[in-house]
Amino acid sequence: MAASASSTMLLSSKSSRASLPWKNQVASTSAFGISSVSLRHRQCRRFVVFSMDAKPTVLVTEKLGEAGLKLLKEFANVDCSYNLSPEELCTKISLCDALVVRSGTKVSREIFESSGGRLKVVGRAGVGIDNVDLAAATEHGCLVVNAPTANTVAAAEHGIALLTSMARNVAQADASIKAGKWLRSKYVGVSLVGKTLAVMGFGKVGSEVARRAKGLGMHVIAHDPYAPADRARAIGVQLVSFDEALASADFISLHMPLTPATNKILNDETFAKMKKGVRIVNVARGGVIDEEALVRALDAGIVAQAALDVFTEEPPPKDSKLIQHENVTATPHLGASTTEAQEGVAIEVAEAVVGALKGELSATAVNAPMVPAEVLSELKPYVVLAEKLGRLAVQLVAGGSGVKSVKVSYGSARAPDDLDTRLLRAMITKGIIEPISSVFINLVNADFTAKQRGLQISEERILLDGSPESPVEFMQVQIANVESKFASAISDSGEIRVEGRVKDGVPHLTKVGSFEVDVSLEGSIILCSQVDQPGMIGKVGSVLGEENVNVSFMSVGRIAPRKQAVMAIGVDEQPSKESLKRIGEIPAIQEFVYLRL
Ligand SMILES: NC(=O)c1ccc[n+]([C@@H]2O[C@H](COP(=O)([O-])OP(=O)(O)OC[C@H]3O[C@@H](n4cnc5c(N)ncnc54)[C@H](O)[C@@H]3O)[C@@H](O)[C@H]2O)c1
Ligand SMILES: O=C(O)[C@H](O)COP(=O)(O)O
Repeated sequence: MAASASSTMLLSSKSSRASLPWKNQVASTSAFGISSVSLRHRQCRRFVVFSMDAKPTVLVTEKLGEAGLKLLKEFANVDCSYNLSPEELCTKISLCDALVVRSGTKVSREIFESSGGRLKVVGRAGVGIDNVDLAAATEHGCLVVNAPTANTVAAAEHGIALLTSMARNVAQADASIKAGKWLRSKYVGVSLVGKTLAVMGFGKVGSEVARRAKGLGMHVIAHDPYAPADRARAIGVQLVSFDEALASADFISLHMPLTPATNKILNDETFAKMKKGVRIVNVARGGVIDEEALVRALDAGIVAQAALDVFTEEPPPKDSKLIQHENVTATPHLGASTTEAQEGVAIEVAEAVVGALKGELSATAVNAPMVPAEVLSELKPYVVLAEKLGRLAVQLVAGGSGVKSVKVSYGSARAPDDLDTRLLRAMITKGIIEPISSVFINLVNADFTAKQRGLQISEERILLDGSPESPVEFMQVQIANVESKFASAISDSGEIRVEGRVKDGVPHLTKVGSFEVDVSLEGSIILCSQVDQPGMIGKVGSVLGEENVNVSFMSVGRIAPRKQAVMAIGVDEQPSKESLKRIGEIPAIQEFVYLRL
């Protein structure tokens, strides 16, 4: 069922950016199983295929810049519904192909479950994806894309704004003057020049903050276990250990993501390691600070001041001791809120969402491999070959065998680190699993689904001599420990084996078991095994001809003249059961199998 349904898919006729130009191939699939003109939704083994002019639906749950909305509207029906309750969102989501959010929408597991498989892309108009349940997204084959670069400068500028305004009590002094007071001695500040700033998390925002702080004459150190030292050196920043950063900083600015490792990384214990009178800026995520411990540290004078843009709970409770603390400056998660950044993230996320809906791979995918456009373009026919080999191999397995172990071999003259096989492996997995289950497989959930089904896919590189011009000379899919409904597909070493190559851009089946054949992987294939003798091609051909089934390719592979042979016949139309039965009844034919691509 899955095989035939996928062959009804039409592919994108447009390609842009990181587009996979795998267009106009009716019997093929896009990386995300969806296209600009035809979307397939799998729900309990049912498919809805939109008509040519049907548009996908994109739900936007938080304010998005106009330019991004415009891009979305050119391609999709856009439903801007703000302030939805979780229940309302769960109800709406089953009618949506994509969801665009900022940090204010919790994209929980329930949302993916409620979508019934229709939701294919979540676009986060910003960096942090801690409000999206990534594991649930991946399990449901839903791509998550973000806008990782467009608000970097805005966040860094806000960090610097908080740093400088905190040091000079700008917010407190402003409030007091508006209250009719003139408190010049109360609001004496501290200078920044010559002070040590520890940037915790030396990524995009952290390094921009560091650059700016150096311009203010600060001595900048950074802690980031994953940042390359040469990048830090290039900005004139020294990478130090976590404890060293805490011990030597006059100011600490937080710029790491919220992860299990960074959750409450600033707590009673770590505050105790800081210089007395340290000042803290947080434009990362509220959860990286234990907020109750921060209140204690402020009360104890360990932390002289804190400037916070983000909170564990947003919005924070009105009576929050932290927000009300006189030494705290707070802003309502405004780091990314500049006109420029909002237009930027809106465009960045809209392009990624539209691209993904068209079946393109995204350069900002969070839960799928990011494959550069040139690589995608080169791999295009191999991706098709990979899926078809997987599809053929699994159809050769005899019922009840249970596929558990698949080995994929890539024969290539390319250096091992010059061939990215993640996409090929995902498509082989798709080819193997889809014909035998109701699961919709794409690049996002291929590895997860294989693991969940106990399907072990191992890969092997066979280094070939010769020109590394094409990425893969041949690809082999072997399924071990199973019986085959077509015994000739079993190789000398006992596995079902199919091998293919790309010839002039077209995927070909070139080996079945130990038999060399050559048939283009289009339409469907009939494999017959017989004793090599004259007239066999004619006999099968005439059965098919009588039914007006067009033969696209025919090829015979044999071990030796007049010995065992395998005939591979490509057909454009599906032969009737009656014709297949007649082929099976041709006396010399020992076994045959009809395989859908
Ligand atoms: N307030 C806002 O509106 C706003 C705007 C943009 C970004 N942010 C937040 O700022 C943070 C940084 O964003 P970015 O774009 O720079 O991300 P990024 O991925 O470029 O940088 C994050 C850095 O943190 C480092 N890191 C990870 N674990 C760490 C740890 N345990 N200790 C120290 N460093 C660690 C990573 O190696 C990486 O270099 C994110 O939490 C993001 O959500 C907030
Ligand atoms: O992670 C981010 O990009 C920032 O926190 C911005 O979040 P926002 O889009 O909700 O302003």
